[in-house]
Amino acid sequence: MSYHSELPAGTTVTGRTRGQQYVIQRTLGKGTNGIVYLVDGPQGQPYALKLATENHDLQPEIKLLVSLHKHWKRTGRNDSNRYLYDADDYEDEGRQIPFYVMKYVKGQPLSVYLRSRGSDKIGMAGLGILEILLELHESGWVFGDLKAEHVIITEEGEVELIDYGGARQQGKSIHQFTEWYDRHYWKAGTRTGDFAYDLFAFAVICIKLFNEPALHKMITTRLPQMRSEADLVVLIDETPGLALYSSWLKKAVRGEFRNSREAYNSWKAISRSGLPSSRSSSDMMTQKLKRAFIWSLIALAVVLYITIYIKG
Ligand SMILES: Nc1ncnc2c1ncn2[C@@H]1O[C@H](COP(=O)(O)OP(=O)(O)OP(=O)(O)O)[C@@H](O)[C@H]1O
Repeated sequence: MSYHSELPAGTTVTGRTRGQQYVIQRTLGKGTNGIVYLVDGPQGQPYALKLATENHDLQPEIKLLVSLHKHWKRTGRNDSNRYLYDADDYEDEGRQIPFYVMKYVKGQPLSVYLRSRGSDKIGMAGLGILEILLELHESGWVFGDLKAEHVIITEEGEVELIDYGGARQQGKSIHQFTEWYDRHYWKAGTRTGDFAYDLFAFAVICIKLFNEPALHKMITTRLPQMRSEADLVVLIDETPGLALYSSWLKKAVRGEFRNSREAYNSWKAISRSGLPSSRSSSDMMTQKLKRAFIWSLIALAVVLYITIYIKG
């Protein structure tokens, strides 16, 4: 087998050190450093297995997933296998090819889901994404390579992220990113991993889902040195489908949230009430002022009436 060619269905991948066996069902997709297969695990359960391709080192990704897995286990989570179930080498024609095995996420990419179920489902989907991010951030991690293609909606309607290979501990430099979603690319901040890095990428996901042509045009026509977060703010304002979340999205691209919990709660409030957070409070203020104005007019009318007709 050439390192580049896909393994055919039915191939058994046996781990050199641990001896676990996985039978390949089909290819799920190709990434920059490996091919991801749907496999049957030791007890016949489905898993996703990523096998390195030639000249690509999967070890840093595996190392990272091992530490994320350990961290998750220490915190007593029973779904720590979602990142990593096994990691080993596959021996083929005298070569040792690294692979790792993770939870198989079955479902639709977010873009397909919104097309079929309606764009207003972004409220629910966004909340699911922000909940996963909140959990990661509160345990000191950053997802890193957050993009639309990494968001899957399962058949049960749950949100899952795939490709934790870009995750970093907070404060470490992001090493795997996709330009459009990268804060530094937009000159909106550094590439140092913090919660705001992921929130920025989430905002770009929303813009891309609702106005990809305009985002694409902005990227291809703007000189790199002229690029800025203000461009994204313009796109948010120009996209009617994002009106409800516009104030939230602007805060995310400007890095104005104090933490992920604030961002999560704010998104939740908007999606549940159907009112933009800033507008709902300013609307309430306007209503109160209107009411106060009307009552003072009535009071004035009463005073004038008494003065002119009763006393006079
Ligand atoms: N756990 C999983 N469950 C189901 N499908 C998966 C899973 N992980 C990856 N895939 C599929 O395999 C494809 C390749 O995944 P991979 O993470 O290697 O690369 P990528 O994120 O698409 O690209 P890159 O590595 O360049 O960022 C994904 O686009 C997805 O379709």
